[in-house]
Amino acid sequence: FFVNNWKMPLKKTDGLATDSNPQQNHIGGDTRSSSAPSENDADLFYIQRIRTNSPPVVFLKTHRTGGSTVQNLLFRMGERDGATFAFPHHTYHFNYPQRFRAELVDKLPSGSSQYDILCSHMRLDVEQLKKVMSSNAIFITILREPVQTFESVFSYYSSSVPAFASAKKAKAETSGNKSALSVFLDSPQTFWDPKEFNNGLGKNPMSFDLGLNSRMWNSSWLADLTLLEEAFQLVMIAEHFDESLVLLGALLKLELEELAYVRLNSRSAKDITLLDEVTKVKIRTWNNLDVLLYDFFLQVFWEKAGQYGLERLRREVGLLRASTERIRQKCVAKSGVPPDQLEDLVRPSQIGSATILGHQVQRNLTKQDQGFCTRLVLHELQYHAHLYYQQYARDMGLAPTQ
Ligand SMILES: Nc1ncnc2c1ncn2[C@@H]1O[C@H](COP(=O)(O)OS(=O)(=O)O)[C@@H](OP(=O)(O)O)[C@H]1O
Repeated sequence: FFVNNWKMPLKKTDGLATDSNPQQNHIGGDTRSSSAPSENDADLFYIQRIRTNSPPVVFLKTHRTGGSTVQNLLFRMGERDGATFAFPHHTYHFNYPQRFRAELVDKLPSGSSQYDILCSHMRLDVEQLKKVMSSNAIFITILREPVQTFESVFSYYSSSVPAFASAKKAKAETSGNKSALSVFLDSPQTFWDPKEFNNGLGKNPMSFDLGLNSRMWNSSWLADLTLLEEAFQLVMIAEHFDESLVLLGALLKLELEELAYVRLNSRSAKDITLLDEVTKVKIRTWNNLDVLLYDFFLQVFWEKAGQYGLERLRREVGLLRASTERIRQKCVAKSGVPPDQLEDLVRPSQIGSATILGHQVQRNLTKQDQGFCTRLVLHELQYHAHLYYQQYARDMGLAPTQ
C-alpha cells in the first residue's frame, strides 16, 4: 500500500553517523556521547541515558495527525539510548493497510534481548503487538480533529486511495470549479467501495488505523472504544500537541529539554483546501465514527491532564516551549521550505499527492550539533532507513512485490 511508488530515498545512511558505518560521519556527530551534562542547552542534547530508564514503547502512528513529529522524537530518543527497534522486514510500515501481525517484525538483532520501540506505520492489533513487545510496554497514539485529518488525508492520498482517485478523475472530467474534495463529499458512496482493499483511509481514517470497524457503527463500537482506552496509556491530541508531549515525557521519564521538536510533514499551502461550514458538516457526517472516537479520547485526555495537575501542566508547557524555541533557533535556519530548495538528506519524500515542506539546518554548527540538528528535521523515510541500517548493517528491504 502506497509502496509501489516508493523507492529507498537514500543509499545506506547517506551521511548520518553509525557505529557500523563510521566513515559516513560527514553530517556530524553521533547522538550518543558520554560527555557530562552542563548548564548549556546544547549539552542537554547529548545526555547519555540508561536504556532501562525508559519503558518499552509502542506508538501507533495514525495517518496525517502529526505522527511523524512524534515518531521523530522516538527515533532520536531510541538512537541516543541504543534502543532496539521493532522494524518491519520490508519498507517503513507493517504491510499497511493489513492489520499488524507479529511475524511482520524483523528478527531481534544479536545482542538484544527485547524490542524497545515499535513506531512504524501499521493498522492496530493489540494482541499481536503483545506477542512482540514486553508486557510493560507503554502504548501511545495520536488523534487529530477529524475535519482537519480528513482534509489532509484526502489531499495527501488523493492518488492512492481508490475512492479519492475516482473523485479526482470525476472532477477533472467536469468543467466546474469545485474541488475534488467537494466532488467526493457530494456523493461519497458513489466513489467509495468498502470492499476495495485500499479504501481504508477513505472513511473514518483514524478509526481504521485503530483497527475499529470504520465502515459503520455497530453495537460493539462503544465497548471497543473502552478496550482501546484500557490498552493505551496515552492518546495524544494534535490540537494540544505540547500538552500531549509533557504527558508523554512523564510516561517515558524524559526531561522537558528532550521533548524539543519541529513540525514535520506539513503540506504546502497550495495543497490545503479551505473549508466552508457546509463542507465541514459533510466531512463530519461522512467520518462520524472518527468524530465519536476523537470526542471520546479528547475527554480522556483532559481527565489525564487533570490527574497530572492542570497548573503543573500549564507551567511545564511554558518551559517546554521556551527550551524548544532555543533549540529551534540553534538548529533551524528556515522552515516551510519547498523540497527543491532542500539538500537530499533533509528533503521530505514526496510520495503522496501533496507537496511536503521541510526545514533547512543552520550552517556553521559543531559536528555534534550538526548531527543533532539534522536528526531533528529528518523525515520519516530517511530516519527509518538510517536506523534500520544501523541496527542490521544492511539496507531496509523494498516491498516484496517489487
Ligand atoms: N506538532 C504538530 N501539531 C499539529 N499538527 C502537526 C504537528 N506536526 C505535524 N503536524 C501536521 O500533521 C500532518 C502530518 O501528519 P503525519 O506526520 O502523521 O502524516 S503521515 O501519515 O506520516 O503522512 C500535517 O498536516 P497537514 O499539513 O494539514 O497535512 C502536519 O502539518
